[in-house]
Amino acid sequence: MSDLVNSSTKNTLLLDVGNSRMKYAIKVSGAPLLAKHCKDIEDIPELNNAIDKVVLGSVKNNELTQKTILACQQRGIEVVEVTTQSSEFEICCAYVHPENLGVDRWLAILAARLHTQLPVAVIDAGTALTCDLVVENRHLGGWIVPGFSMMREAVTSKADRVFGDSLRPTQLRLGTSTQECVNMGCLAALSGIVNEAHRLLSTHNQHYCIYICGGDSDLLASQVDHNVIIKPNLVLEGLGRFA
Ligand SMILES: Nc1ncnc2c1ncn2[C@@H]1O[C@H](COP(=O)(O)OP(=O)(O)OP(=O)(O)O)[C@@H](O)[C@H]1O
Ligand SMILES: CC(C)(CO)[C@@H](O)C(=O)NCCC(=O)O
Ligand SMILES: [K+]
Repeated sequence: MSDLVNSSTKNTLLLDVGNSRMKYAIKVSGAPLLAKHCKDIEDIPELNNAIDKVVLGSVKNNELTQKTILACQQRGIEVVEVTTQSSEFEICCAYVHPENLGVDRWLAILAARLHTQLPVAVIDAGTALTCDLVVENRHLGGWIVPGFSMMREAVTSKADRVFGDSLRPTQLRLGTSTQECVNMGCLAALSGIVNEAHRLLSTHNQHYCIYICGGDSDLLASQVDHNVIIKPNLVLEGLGRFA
C-alpha cells in the first residue's frame, strides 16, 4: 500500500474489472494513481482494512460482476457501479444504445477529457483493442478489434501451418519466419488502427492527441510521437471522477 494511504481514515478503491484481469488503485487526492493487478477481488488485501468505498466498472458478465460487488458489501463497503450513460460530464455517447458501449471505453473517454480539450482518440489495448474518437465533447464512435494475444491466437489456431511463439515485438519490421510474421503482422494490424486514428483526427484539427492505455500499450510504444501519449491508467482515472 502506498505511504500516502491513510489506514485510520477510510479510502476509496477504484476497480476496473477487465476481461483478463482486474486493475485497482486507491484514490489519494492530488497524487497519481498507483495501479495494481489481480485475478480476483479476494486477492486485494486492502479490501480488509483501509477501504470504505469501492467505485467499479466491469465488462465481465453479470455473474462475475455481482460476485465482486457482493464480496465488497459483505465487508460493509459501499459500492458504486459505474455504467455507460448517454451523457456524463457534458460528454455525449455516440451509441444509439449507450448501455452497450463497454464501460471501460466510456471511462477512458471521460478520463481523456481531464487531460485535453483537443480532438482525441482513446485507444485501449487490452484483451480486445478499442479506439474511440472524441471531438468537442462528442464521442463520434469507435472501433473494436481483437487485441494482440487474441489475434495471434486466432491465426495460429485456425490455420494449420501457422504457428506462433510467446514473444512480444518491440519494433515493427518484416518477419522472416512464421512466428515473426505472425507477431509483426498482428503488430502491423494494431498500428494500422493508430494510423487511421491519426488520419481521421487530422481531418478535424491540425492539433489533436492520441492516448493509449491497457495491458498491451507497451507494444504500441514504437508508435509514440508528439501526438501519441501512453496514459496507462485512463480507465481507473475515469472511475476517479465518480469517487
Ligand atoms: N501479467 C499480465 N496478465 C495478463 N495480461 C497481461 C499481463 N501483462 C501484459 N498483459 C497483456 O495485457 C493484455 C490485457 O490487457 P488489460 O489488462 O488491459 O486487459 P483487460 O482489461 O483484461 O481486457 P480489456 O481491457 O479488453 O477488458 C493481454 O492481452 C496481455 O497481452
Ligand atoms: C470491447 C471490450 C471487450 C474492450 O474491453 C469492452 O469494452 C466490451 O465488452 N464492450 C462491449 C461492446 C461495445 O463496447 O460495444
Ligand atoms: K474487456
